[in-house]
Amino acid sequence: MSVSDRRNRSASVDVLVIDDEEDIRELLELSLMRMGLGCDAAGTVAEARTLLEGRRYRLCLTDMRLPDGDGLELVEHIQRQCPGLPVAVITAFGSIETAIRALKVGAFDFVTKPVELKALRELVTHALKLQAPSDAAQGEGGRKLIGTSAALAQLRGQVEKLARNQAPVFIHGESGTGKEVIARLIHSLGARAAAPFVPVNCGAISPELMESEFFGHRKGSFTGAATDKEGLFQAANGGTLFLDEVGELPLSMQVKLLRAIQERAVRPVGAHAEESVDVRILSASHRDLAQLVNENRFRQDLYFRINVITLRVPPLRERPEDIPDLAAHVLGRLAEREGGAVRQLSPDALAALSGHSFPGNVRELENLLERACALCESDQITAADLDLQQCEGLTQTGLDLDTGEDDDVADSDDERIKVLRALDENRWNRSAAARQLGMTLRQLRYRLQKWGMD
Ligand SMILES: Nc1ncnc2c1ncn2[C@@H]1O[C@H](COP(=O)(O)OP(=O)(O)OP(=O)(O)O)[C@@H](O)[C@H]1O
Repeated sequence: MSVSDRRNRSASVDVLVIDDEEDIRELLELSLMRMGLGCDAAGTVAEARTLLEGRRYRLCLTDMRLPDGDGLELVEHIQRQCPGLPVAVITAFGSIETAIRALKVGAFDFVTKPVELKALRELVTHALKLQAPSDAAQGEGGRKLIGTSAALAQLRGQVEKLARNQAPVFIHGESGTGKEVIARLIHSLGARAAAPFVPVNCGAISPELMESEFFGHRKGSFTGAATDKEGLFQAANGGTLFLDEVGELPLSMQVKLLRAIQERAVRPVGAHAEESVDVRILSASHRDLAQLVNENRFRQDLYFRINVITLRVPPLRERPEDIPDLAAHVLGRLAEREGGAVRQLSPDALAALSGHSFPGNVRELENLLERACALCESDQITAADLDLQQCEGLTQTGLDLDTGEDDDVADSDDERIKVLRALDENRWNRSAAARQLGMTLRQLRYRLQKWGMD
């Protein structure tokens, strides 16, 4: 039976395939039909445009080099004319720069030639799971990223767009600004929503265990490896791996990570063979990765690979108009957790919050409100209950929140008090305390060791 006969028998036409080589076109069509999908095919940009006018597809798969234009042009055309239609590009083997350019202009994903059936299947499966943009807009993207500032509105739009493709995204912002919230949203609004979102704090894993944590290990591969264990990549298979504080990765691990991302495969410690993994990589840091690259502390090749798209999350002090909504959201959540009425902020409390610099950003706002709720006996929180002067004092005399472990940090009592207070407030959960202090777990551990408290 010819391809066109099979095509005519398909109940619906889901995919538009564009390639000027007839053999490749037919191969792709056959592979897609075996997945139960109907296809249209075009050999040029002009033919593709005509077909796109006449029908609504669920996925478009285009070669990069076409006789009358290129795949990038089609990606841009589709963004404008058929928003919501995922378009994936087929790139020549080894031309990763082209694939990255396509992702930057809005391609959903890419596959390399010769197209492997497995990679094609994964791509198609993810693409067909995407919601229509209007559904997505009313979903979590609209609900969970609280704030009415122009900056947040722009971020929300970017998140919704990025949820619809597979590009690696680097989220840059100070500690507590909501980088993980954003990563979770990109995942939960996208095609991988039903699969796991696996967050990992790269600064919190000890360097000796890193390879096993990321890639898993086989029983007996090292002392303490009592059973086979899957790694974070395998746990995130089909979903998203969120590399938080990615700037903390040691250089030796950066090489291995780059290889895993490039090959889409990992080799557990002690195993002979690689296992293929299908994972979207999102990453975040409060550090300037480009500067780390300049200082030879971060590999440039990994930087380009994970930083296809950068999202900047502004600190809360740059968007004080978000404070009332965020505060109301936090107070609502606290009331739900503790029971009782939702507490309100008095006008003087709101004014005090709007004038506060929030070095710990939204996390600091949450902690402030939680403390105020615990201390305040009425339904209204006043400026006095917030006790912001004390907080300002602490941040002025406290740590340089951005210091590395090698920095010459004043070993002052103030610093120790601040760390102890954070540990106490977080029930000695060191990760949570480190987050509150705006430092990495490694930096916190370093200080505790220095003070003989680890
Ligand atoms: N726009 C927002 N809407 C709702 N909650 C937010 C928002 N931004 C931050 N938060 C809340 O603030 C807290 C800190 O957010 P999150 O953990 O995402 O920050 P982060 O930038 O990843 O911090 P870190 O760099 O320390 O890991 C979380 O409890 C989160 O729910």
